[in-house]
Amino acid sequence: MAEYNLVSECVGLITLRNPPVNALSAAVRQGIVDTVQRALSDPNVKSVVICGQNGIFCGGADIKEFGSNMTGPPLIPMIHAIESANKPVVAAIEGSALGGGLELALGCHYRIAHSKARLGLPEVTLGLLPAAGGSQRLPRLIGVPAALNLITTGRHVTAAEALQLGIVDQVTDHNTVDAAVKFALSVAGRSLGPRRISAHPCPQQPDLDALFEEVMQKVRQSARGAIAPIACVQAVRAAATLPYAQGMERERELMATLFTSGQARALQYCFFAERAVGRWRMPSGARWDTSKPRPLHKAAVIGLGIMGRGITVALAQTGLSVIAVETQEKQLMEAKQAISGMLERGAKRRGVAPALDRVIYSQNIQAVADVDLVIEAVFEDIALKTKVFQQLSAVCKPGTLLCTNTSALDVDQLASETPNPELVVGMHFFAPAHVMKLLEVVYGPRSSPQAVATAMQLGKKMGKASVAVGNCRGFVGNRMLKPYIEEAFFLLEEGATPELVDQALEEFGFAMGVFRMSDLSGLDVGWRIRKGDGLVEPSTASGRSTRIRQGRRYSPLGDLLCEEGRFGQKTGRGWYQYDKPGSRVARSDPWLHSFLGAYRAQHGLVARRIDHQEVLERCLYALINEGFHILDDGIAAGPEDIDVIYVSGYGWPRHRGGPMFYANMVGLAKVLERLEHYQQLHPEVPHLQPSSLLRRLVASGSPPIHKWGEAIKKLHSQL
Ligand SMILES: CC/C=C\CC(=O)SCCNC(=O)CCNC(=O)[C@H](O)C(C)(C)COP(=O)(O)OP(=O)(O)OC[C@H]1O[C@@H](n2cnc3c(N)ncnc32)[C@H](O)[C@@H]1OP(=O)(O)O
Repeated sequence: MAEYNLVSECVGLITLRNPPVNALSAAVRQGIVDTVQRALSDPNVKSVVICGQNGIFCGGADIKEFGSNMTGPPLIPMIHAIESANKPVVAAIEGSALGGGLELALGCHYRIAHSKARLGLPEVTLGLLPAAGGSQRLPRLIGVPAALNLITTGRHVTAAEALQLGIVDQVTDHNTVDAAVKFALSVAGRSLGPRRISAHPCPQQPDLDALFEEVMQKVRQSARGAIAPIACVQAVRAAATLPYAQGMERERELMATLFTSGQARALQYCFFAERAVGRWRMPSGARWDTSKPRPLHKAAVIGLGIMGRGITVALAQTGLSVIAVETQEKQLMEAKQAISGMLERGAKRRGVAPALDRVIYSQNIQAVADVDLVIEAVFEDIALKTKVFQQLSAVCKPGTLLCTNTSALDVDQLASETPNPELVVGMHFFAPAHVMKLLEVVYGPRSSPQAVATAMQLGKKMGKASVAVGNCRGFVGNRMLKPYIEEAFFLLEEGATPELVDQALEEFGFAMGVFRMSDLSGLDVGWRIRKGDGLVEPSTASGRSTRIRQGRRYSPLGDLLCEEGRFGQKTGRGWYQYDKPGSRVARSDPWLHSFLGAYRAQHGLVARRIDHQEVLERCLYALINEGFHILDDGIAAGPEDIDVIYVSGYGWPRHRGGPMFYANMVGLAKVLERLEHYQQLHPEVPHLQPSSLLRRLVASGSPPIHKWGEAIKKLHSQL
């Protein structure tokens, strides 16, 4: 796990070997302890170089070990032994030096990095802090403000930035290990005192208290209830104010609280879930590892509204040539200007040249004849989309993949309108499409594994969390959102206010409560869908019967707001009021409160006191219950798929792991009991009726989330 070689006659070369990222497992730590000892006790060895195999230094502690009893030598004494060595130790950093990997490098006396390397302390993203001395050494090396930034955000820096900050001593474009060995030879015999970071005082910082107060305030605001970023600030404060040994003690105490926290478990679950969704599988048995994606060189986007523009930018930024088609001349000109602006801003941010010439604009659909993949992004109307698909089938070369960007329409129906339904998949982007991290890749029963593999690979290249899901109304994300929003409406009827519901959800950790979110996305979107479903009726009717539609409880509150022209932020009025149309600061609206009072009076409803607990249970458990239906229907392959969708695209707090992980944490029996309780109170609300999968999981002893897959399979096979 750590290989030892003598090179250049007097340099001990230690190579970490633990693919794929040389994580510091117990065996690797043991290997480092043994090989360092060997190098230090060999009189022929004048200096030591530590590197990692396969072009990666070290991806940090082995996260998989965190859930079990840790064995093997602990990291802290191992790093101390390196720092206090009487021979220079040089870290040769290729690929990544992250978390414990960077902490190991900080224990070395010198650090040489390849120009393409990335360094960082991302522990905060796993609900932890850099507790192998990182929170104490980094501020001593680069100063408190820069260390606070890196440790509280967990961001990775380039080798160039690491050099500028003083984290590394040299950057090379050539072979890093050769450069490090040469360097190690050049520093052999030099005094090592000044190179031991733990012995440095923290660089002086004027107004330390004010700085920490300001940072703590910012961190609390952005953490949305996450505890690790706060502990990170406290640990760096210890580095700035205490001697090293006491700072280490504080680091240990803070880590002890984080390490066993539910938040750390949730965040580490998210880390693995994001990787697990890449290993997609379809009910047909097709899988990621047996389905080869088609090579893509040229793509097209049809329809350059808001979504089409974002998709064009996302495609161009992956390096593809894009034909962007819009039949309306004025719209095309506006889109060209908007897309160029987005590409220029994106390129400036990333320090690269804008890919303007990768996009060719056309008013003519014939221009897409030789592309490999088309993403249709026209208005959400099945007749229009069907027409476009028929045109595309006639125009495109054989084998072109036809993708529809839709949030709700039936992908199978569209596929059935084409001569080659196996080439059709849905790609549900989220606005703005070049920014939002989530992509639902929707397959139908006839989508070919190759079409799914190609869309999934394209999503990955676009930097998106891509999740393959089956075709159904709303797919996964919006299907689960429906009961969540409906429960929020019912709570308003029963006595809650938008402010109360949103506050409960935001305190839970959502980026935005349901009503602020609806105002942002536009109330007319849901109104149009409900009209299409025949649910919207004239507003004059009153009484209970008007609130039962299609055999179930229905709240017309959203429709009534739309009838008043209150579509949310864009009209300056919705569930809240705004200073002007398009403004973003939501303010409580007295009109809305009188409107709710009048509505309750009209329908004979008596407002009662509703607390945060009820808001959370009704909204979240209704959403989770739909998640169980989705798993039972085979629309999502596993709970990780649902959780990645909710964390990446719906503002679910990452430190709560996603809705299905949250249900697992709360306890499936408790979720079932509360759903049964609310269902008894509201028998006319079908989405409160516990899913049969939830019941079966509880009956089979509530297995932990990583065992649900087995349980679902077993339960299905017993049917
Ligand atoms: C006392 C505590 C001391 C220290 C605390 C820590 O060090 S916590 C760990 C801190 N490190 C990180 O957070 C880094 C996590 N890894 C990454 O960011 C990326 O994996 C990395 C290293 C940039 C490589 O990215 P790439 O896209 O090339 O690969 P991918 O992410 O798909 O990972 C490949 C497989 O490796 C597994 N893996 C990655 N890092 C770790 C790790 N630290 N421990 C265990 N396993 C790790 C990852 O899960 C992938 O495997 P898979 O089977 O596909 O899930």
